[in-house]
Amino acid sequence: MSAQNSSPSLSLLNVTLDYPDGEGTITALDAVNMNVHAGEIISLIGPSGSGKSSLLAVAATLVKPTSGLIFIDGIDTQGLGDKELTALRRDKVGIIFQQPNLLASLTAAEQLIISDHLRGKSLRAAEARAAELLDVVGLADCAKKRPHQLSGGQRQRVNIARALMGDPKVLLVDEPTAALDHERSESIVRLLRKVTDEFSVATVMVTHDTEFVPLTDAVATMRDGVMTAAVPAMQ
Ligand SMILES: Nc1ncnc2c1ncn2[C@@H]1O[C@H](COP(=O)(O)OP(=O)(O)OP(=O)(O)O)[C@@H](O)[C@H]1O
Repeated sequence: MSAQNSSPSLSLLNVTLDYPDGEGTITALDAVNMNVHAGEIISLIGPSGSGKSSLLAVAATLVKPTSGLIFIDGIDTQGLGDKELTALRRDKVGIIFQQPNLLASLTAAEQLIISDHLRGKSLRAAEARAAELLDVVGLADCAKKRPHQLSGGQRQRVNIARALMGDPKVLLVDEPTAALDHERSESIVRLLRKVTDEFSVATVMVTHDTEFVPLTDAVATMRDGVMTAAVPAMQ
């Protein structure tokens, strides 16, 4: 089944986000519409201050939009309270920031296991899932290494594996290659492509590396809070 035949895993309908700014407001998102389907990865580009991070924040339900609707896996998030939103994020959304933010004292496997354990899964199930995901991201040999024993690219791979632990429907990725050299950047975007396909997740990746856009399905551009429709990336 092609991704577009299913209903979107992430949907933003007419989403506007205003921030207070002195006497007035700044419109960080201006009537943004976006649909991302399972197995689809969309690049989000645009100049600094154009609203990319704001879009990820509202899509992650970390920031409430001023108006408009956000659906995650078909669930209308508008009427949900804080507790329900926390549960929705935990169960449906994976977030990957530029900096991996790994815990210095934990091994790669433990970084993953602790996140699943916090979800109430059994230790044994968490260990099995962690081993599976470390293998998927090419780090089966590094399960016992701590962050300082890993390269920047390897740390970002742990970060990606950790975001997948809860089997999310939506993956929101903010500048995953900002701290990496060219070769490692490309391998990280290829990995995001792979896990998007393999786990049927709907992925939005903010990036300044337009070079890697062809590895994704479509590219949307932000400018002054306005999004151009996502157009297919050149293959
Ligand atoms: N918490 C906030 N309070 C007030 N204004 C904000 C806040 N966060 C963002 N803005 C403003 O909203 C607009 C969009 O910012 P945003 O960070 O979403 O852009 P961006 O495209 O992610 O930029 P960058 O590439 O530099 O991260 C900017 O004008 C910014 O100054």
